[in-house]
Amino acid sequence: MTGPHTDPAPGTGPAPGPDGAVPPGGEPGDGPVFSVRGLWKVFGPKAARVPGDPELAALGPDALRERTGCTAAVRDVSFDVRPGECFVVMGLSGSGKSTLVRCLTRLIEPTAGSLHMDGEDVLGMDRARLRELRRHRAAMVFQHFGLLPHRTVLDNIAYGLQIQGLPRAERRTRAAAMAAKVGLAGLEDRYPSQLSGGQQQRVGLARALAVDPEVLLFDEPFSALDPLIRRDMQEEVIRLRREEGRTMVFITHDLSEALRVGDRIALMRDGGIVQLGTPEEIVARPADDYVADFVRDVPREQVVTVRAAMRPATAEESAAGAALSPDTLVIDAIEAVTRTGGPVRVMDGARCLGVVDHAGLLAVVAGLAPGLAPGGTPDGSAGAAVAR
Ligand SMILES: Nc1ncnc2c1ncn2[C@@H]1O[C@H](COP(=O)(O)OP(=O)(O)OP(=O)(O)O)[C@@H](O)[C@H]1O
Repeated sequence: MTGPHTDPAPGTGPAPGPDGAVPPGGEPGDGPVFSVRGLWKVFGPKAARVPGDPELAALGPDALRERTGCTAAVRDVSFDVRPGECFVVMGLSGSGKSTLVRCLTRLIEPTAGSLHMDGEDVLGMDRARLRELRRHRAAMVFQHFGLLPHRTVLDNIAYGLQIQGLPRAERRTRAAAMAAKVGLAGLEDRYPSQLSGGQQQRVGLARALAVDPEVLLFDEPFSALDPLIRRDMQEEVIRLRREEGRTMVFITHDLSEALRVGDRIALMRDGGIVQLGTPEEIVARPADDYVADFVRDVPREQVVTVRAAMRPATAEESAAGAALSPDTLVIDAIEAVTRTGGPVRVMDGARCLGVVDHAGLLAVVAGLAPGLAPGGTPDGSAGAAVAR
């Protein structure tokens, strides 16, 4: 099942992304970094029969376990990870996040479906090519850091480079640069046990970055950290993505973390993706009651833009007055509207899209704006997308 919340329909090769054709074998950077179609991972006896049997594939988790003894950890999932984005995989414990992300580099072998990286068929790779992918192209940052206790910070960071076979002097130079980049300068000669949790995770991050991978895969990297340090590390990730444009896949069960670091979020439940969208889309237009419940307590004004709050402008209103860009968050628009005392225009270049006023902004805060009902849209029509 590929619902409207997922990327375009599965095909035999990587399907075109939303922004155009993506031929298999295309140059890196042309299309999606990862292209996943109809992916399944079933654990249990004779797992392979489940995806191919419509009757079994349609069963819910409990019924499937009773009938077959199997668990569908990943269930017919399709999406693209676009170059330079932070793609968040979010869901409650057991929803399939880790299994899905491990399937991307075949640390876990998918049961069915197709998987391409830069147009190359990952499921068709031999062992040498897979090793190359894991060492050079996709680096993982783990929750429990995975540091080597008897190696110094510098040697831990350099570890991946050593595996790659880089000469010692070069890898130490590169490792020192990475240490500085993630705020570890001066701590290079310490051992992991002499570092705080946050510092240890910085080592994990530097080690992943040192191999200069095309994509970083984060498996709940910050969930063991206390809230302040965690926030620091989230800022670090946001900064790295902004400054380096590095593609990231980021697993978390924490909604506020997902909203903060994610360009797009895939929300998982029982192995499937229930909604895939920008933070604003997920908060402003949850696909169903499950998602609505998930995002119920999110301060909407910090995620939703004025597009969800505006109303049509009268001729007089659209002609002149203060203006905001359509990407302005409601929380910032509240300030602007309070300052001007009246409606403020939402301008896309020279075009007036509408106006926001007190009533529209308050409706977003209260969760009453038309765009905030499950499946609703700002203009009340079905299916319009919120740009970001
Ligand atoms: N090796 C395995 N054998 C059998 N079932 C498994 C195996 N690994 C995972 N599962 C099951 O697959 C489902 C998804 O697990 P997964 O670890 O991917 O979830 P998760 O969302 O990452 O959870 P968490 O946030 O707790 O790490 C769960 O029901 C889990 O029990």
